Amino acid sequence: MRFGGLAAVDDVSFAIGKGIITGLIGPNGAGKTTLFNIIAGRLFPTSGRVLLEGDDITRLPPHERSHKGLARTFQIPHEFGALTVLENLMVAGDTSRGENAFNAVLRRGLFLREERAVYERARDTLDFLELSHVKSEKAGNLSGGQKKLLELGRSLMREPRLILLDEIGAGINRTLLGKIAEKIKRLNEERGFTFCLIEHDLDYVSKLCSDVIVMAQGKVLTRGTIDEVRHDERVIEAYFGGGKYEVGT
Ligand SMILES: Nc1ncnc2c1ncn2[C@@H]1O[C@H](COP(=O)(O)OP(=O)(O)OP(=O)(O)O)[C@@H](O)[C@H]1O
Repeated sequence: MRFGGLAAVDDVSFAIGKGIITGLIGPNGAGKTTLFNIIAGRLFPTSGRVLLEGDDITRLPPHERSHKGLARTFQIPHEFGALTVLENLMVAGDTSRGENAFNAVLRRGLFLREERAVYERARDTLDFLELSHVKSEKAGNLSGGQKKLLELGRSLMREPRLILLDEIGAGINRTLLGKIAEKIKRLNEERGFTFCLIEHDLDYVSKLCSDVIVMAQGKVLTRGTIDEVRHDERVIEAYFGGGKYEVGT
């Protein structure tokens, strides 16, 4: 992916393992978010391909990728602030109307029979995420951490095949951070969801990820378990310019 003269993602090639949690780490400006944007369809790469279970999705717009089972969360949550928490999940779960789901839910009311299934899935998701007590709150009134949980919930509503989490733990307190980690782990272990997450907190990565990809200056530097990559000289060099540090300690 080139931006003018800058190769923001350069000759990167990897597969994300099905049914596991992969971490994507690297110093600021490494190209992680650009790569997520390419996978999710916000950016079309200058060259190269993106495959989802063998299907070439490189030129599909984001909503068509979402229909194919790709979900993503954003660093800054994208909830509909004026809708309730429950309505936010229902909009995310409405697969029939694509981008018009937002208007459709508002116009037609929430409790039509054909939306029963979406409603029940939304309720189950709220239970699982322990957000049921705020289901009728306007999403804009939630705390930062609750918004992150809602963002995770919205990504789950279409039973995705791959969920991209962009710094889901950033800017929230340790207690809620632990809770979100526990939910992600359970979704993976008990329900087989596949995740790829960008995260700066390497303790968080070590708790969640069995596979870690390290990027620096647009390239993949190395890949392995968190213990392997943490002690890799090239990774220490990329993070600290060769100082006597261990990454994440
Ligand atoms: N739309 C854009 N136009 C021009 N340059 C861009 C654009 N988006 C990203 N870049 C540049 O591409 C490089 C990679 O940025 P990117 O945001 O992908 O890194 P990152 O690893 O996600 O960093 P961080 O951890 O700080 O979020 C940076 O040099 C950035 O300035």
